[in-house]
Amino acid sequence: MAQTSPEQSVRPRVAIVGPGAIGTTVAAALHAVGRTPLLCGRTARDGLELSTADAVIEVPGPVHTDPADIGGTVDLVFLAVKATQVDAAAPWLAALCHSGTVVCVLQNGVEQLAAVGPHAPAGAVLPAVVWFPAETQQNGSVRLRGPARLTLPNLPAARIVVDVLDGTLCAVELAPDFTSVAWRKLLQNAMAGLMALTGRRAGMFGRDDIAELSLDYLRECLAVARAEGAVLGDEVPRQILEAFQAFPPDQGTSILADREAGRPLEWSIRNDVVRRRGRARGIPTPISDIVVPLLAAASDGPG
Ligand SMILES: NC(=O)C1=CN([C@@H]2O[C@H](COP(=O)(O)OP(=O)(O)OC[C@H]3O[C@@H](n4cnc5c(N)ncnc54)[C@H](OP(=O)(O)O)[C@@H]3O)[C@@H](O)[C@H]2O)C=CC1
Ligand SMILES: CC(C)(CO)C(=O)C(=O)O
Repeated sequence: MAQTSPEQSVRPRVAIVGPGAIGTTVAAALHAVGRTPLLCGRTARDGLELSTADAVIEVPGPVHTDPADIGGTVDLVFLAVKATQVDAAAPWLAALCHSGTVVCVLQNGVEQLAAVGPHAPAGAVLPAVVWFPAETQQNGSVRLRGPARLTLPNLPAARIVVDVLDGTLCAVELAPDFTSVAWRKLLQNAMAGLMALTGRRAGMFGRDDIAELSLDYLRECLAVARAEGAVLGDEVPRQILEAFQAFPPDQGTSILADREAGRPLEWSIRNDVVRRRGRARGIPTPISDIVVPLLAAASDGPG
């Protein structure tokens, strides 16, 4: 009879739901150390491919497309569909979760608990801040354009994520003040929305007029973030702008990739959230009041 090592017998079962740019990165990180996850997607594929600066990692499939086919629950789900795709992906969570499953949400925004919570076991949803840029290429391969890194709230549910990603190319940090970290990342994403409006990559932040607009927009977002409890200094807007100015000029952002592909945009969770929360707190958001309808119309039409 085959012997099972102690590590194998306790190894958590892991699934990736949404094997796109971010899902492929995490799947490849796991596969590279022998922890190949179950792949659950919308488009059937034989496998996934990630290119890093040092290596090409091929993750064997299949990418399952029917929740009825997976034959059992898992202990950890990485949910990496777009925020606009959560409801459509809910049948995966119903099929994959047992009462103790942790659902780690690899999405931008600050509203993951409200969006995913209704589809997951009570207390299971763990938001993550995803710091790395990953871009899907024409041939379906994903290009990782920076060090893979996640920040999670310092909660007991985060332990399984830390353990599963330990020793992989994807670093995990735990934040005692996750609210501040999540809002800081949201400020980046709000500003990156300007790229979807212009159809330009990071090089556009080298223009003086765009830099000035970006700083004004970031300061508006910062006021709302602080009202929501984020502890962020006055230096943050300039730091974010300078980080984008230091990116390779051809570096994109996931909302620009969606715009270029004619897909719905995550305008609600990345930009409108500032306007909504600002209104609720009586904070003026004049730049959001212009940016948001433009993004919404670019995303959803009509016309
Ligand atoms: N890309 C990046 O650099 C970064 C992205 N993020 C955030 O991460 C999240 C994921 O983004 P990203 O990886 O870029 O998105 P992608 O569009 O690349 O990936 C989404 C994946 O989900 C799949 N999918 C869609 N609907 C379903 C469904 N019903 N069931 C299962 N799978 C489904 C898509 O399939 P199909 O192939 O059929 O479209 C695709 O494989 C977003 O919130 C984004 O804002 C955060 C930081 C950086
Ligand atoms: C990579 C980064 C930080 C750029 O805004 C991002 O979050 C995204 O592309 O969605």
